[in-house]
Amino acid sequence: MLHIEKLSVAYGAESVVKGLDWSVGGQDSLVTALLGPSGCGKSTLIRAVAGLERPTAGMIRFDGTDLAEIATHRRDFGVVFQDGQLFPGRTVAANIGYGLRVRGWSRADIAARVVQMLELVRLPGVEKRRVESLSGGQAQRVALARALAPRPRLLLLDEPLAALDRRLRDSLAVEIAEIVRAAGTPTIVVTHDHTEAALMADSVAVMRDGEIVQTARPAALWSAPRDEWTARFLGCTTIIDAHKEREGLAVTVFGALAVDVPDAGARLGLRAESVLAEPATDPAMQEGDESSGAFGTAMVVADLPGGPRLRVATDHGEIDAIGAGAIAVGDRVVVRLIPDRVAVIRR
Ligand SMILES: Nc1ncnc2c1ncn2[C@@H]1O[C@H](COP(=O)(O)OP(=O)(O)OP(=O)(O)O)[C@@H](O)[C@H]1O
Repeated sequence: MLHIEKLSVAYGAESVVKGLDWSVGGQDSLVTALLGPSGCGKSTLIRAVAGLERPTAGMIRFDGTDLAEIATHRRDFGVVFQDGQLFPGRTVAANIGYGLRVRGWSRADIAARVVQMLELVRLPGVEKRRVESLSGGQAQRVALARALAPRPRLLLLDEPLAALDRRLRDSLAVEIAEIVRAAGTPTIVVTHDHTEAALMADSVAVMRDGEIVQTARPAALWSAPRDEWTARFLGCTTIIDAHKEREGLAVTVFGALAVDVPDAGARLGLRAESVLAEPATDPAMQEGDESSGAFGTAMVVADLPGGPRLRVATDHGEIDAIGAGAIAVGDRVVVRLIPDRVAVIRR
């Protein structure tokens, strides 16, 4: 278990990590994603955990031991950076075996471990390849094998997929999560990509401006972000008020919906996926009766692979929605909120 208390890290006079508290690696959470916008201090935090940056204040403990005086290589943490940082001019086997040689493993044990690691990362048989001849995805798997070979107590992955193209990223994200689960190694993966976080992690920590603002399982995070900033960072483009009508029913300017909000009400964060727009031909809903939705006009219709995506102008502002049925720009539509896809921000 990694426990961080009141941690600050500065470059010169400027603190980048600012009195941060964080606990990682409970029983039911092997992979934790560290998610935050560019420049919020994710890499700096990871580097401090790895021992590559010296904190200006606070404490980092692992399994109860204060790491302050423990040098990087004695922490037994594996680290993989964005570009893998394999040793050039050497073979795959030499790269994976490096950490084992410095730990004094025998040649035979190293060779066996290299074979085992290449099987784990699904690249069997490439021991003798020069690392320059590997594709980007293969190189990142070798970097992962190298980090896992000495059986680290904690694996730190800093944007390991950022240099790869989108299609490879999603498949490798799932694979890396499977690999570290198979190895049983507690892992922190830094990303600024929500999909990657959801594909890989059991829990997600959101970082903002040098602090952790919320840690939760992905589904809980999307459905109950802590505040408006977090909701917007997680993709909500519209935030509206919701009043409690009764237990399990809330009322908004876009109609009533089956969502539980506190007596004092809540704010709802809406993504396009939270709102359904249909042609305004529904006989059950007349203009003026807006209890179950709101009328609007389609301003933008984009045919995405997963279906139409709309921007709709309503009396309550513009709102993003997914479209059902044939809708063209200028058409009158009814928008309705999808209860299990809205984010509830408690006050
Ligand atoms: N070695 C350094 N010296 C001075 N400033 C630095 C150094 N490394 C990072 N910074 C600054 O610290 C801030 C946080 O950087 P950091 O790389 O930790 O953020 P990040 O959240 O990982 O960003 P990204 O997602 O863009 O990689 C940035 O403003 C950055 O410019």
